[in-house]
Amino acid sequence: MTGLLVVTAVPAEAEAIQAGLADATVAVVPVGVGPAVAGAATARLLALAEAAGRPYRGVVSAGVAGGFTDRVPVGGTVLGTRAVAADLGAESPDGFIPVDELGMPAELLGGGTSVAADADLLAALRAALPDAIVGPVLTVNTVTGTAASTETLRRRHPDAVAEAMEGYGVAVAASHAGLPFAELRTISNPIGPRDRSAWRLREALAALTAAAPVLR
Ligand SMILES: O=C(O)c1cccc(C(=O)CC[C@H]2O[C@@H](n3cnc4c(=O)[nH]cnc43)[C@H](O)[C@@H]2O)c1
Repeated sequence: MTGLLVVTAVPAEAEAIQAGLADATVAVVPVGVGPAVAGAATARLLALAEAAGRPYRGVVSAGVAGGFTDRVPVGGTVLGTRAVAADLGAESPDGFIPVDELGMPAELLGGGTSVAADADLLAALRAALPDAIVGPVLTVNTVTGTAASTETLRRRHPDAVAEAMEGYGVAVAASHAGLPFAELRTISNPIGPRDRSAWRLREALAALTAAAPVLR
């Protein structure tokens, strides 16, 4: 049995985590942006490790994220209770319909539109990061960039704390491999009208480095 697999979207996030790691058995791999590419790449890493007789013991989707700033400040740290596929479904004149309400056979939907974090892995991360904000993390294909879409998301997911672009895909890969999943994010920007000058990447990457020792 090897250690945890930690996957990030981009190399800068992986390097920030690597800089703070305390456990040499943890593998940190940048797998790309978005749920499809991150999910496919994670599934391949898990299958290769299993085939080599060195399966991982769990998977963490980690990196920076947009935060609902009434819940978590920029620079803050978030632990996901579940990864929610927030834009997987259909639009209608009456609003968004999640894919699991479209009448498709349940067996075609995997875990549905969200995958829960593993209770034991989440509990261990919470114990080691007592100041982290804990709640659902949305997975989106498009970064939210208007006040209207921010409000729509808030209405549909009133308990969500953050949004990022990989968690649900990584969670599905972990679930297919029968492995525990968790999501660790630090907040680089507020969710809202797009303003790249408001992104605080350096602060969020430093927070990732500070949180990294909990990954063991
Ligand atoms: O340009 C850089 O140096 C750099 C360093 C670290 C990370 C990046 C990214 O572009 C990260 C992309 C990644 O971040 C997540 N993210 C961050 N904010 C949001 C958001 O408001 N909504 C959705 N996703 C967000 C996401 O997981 C991206 O894959 C650049």
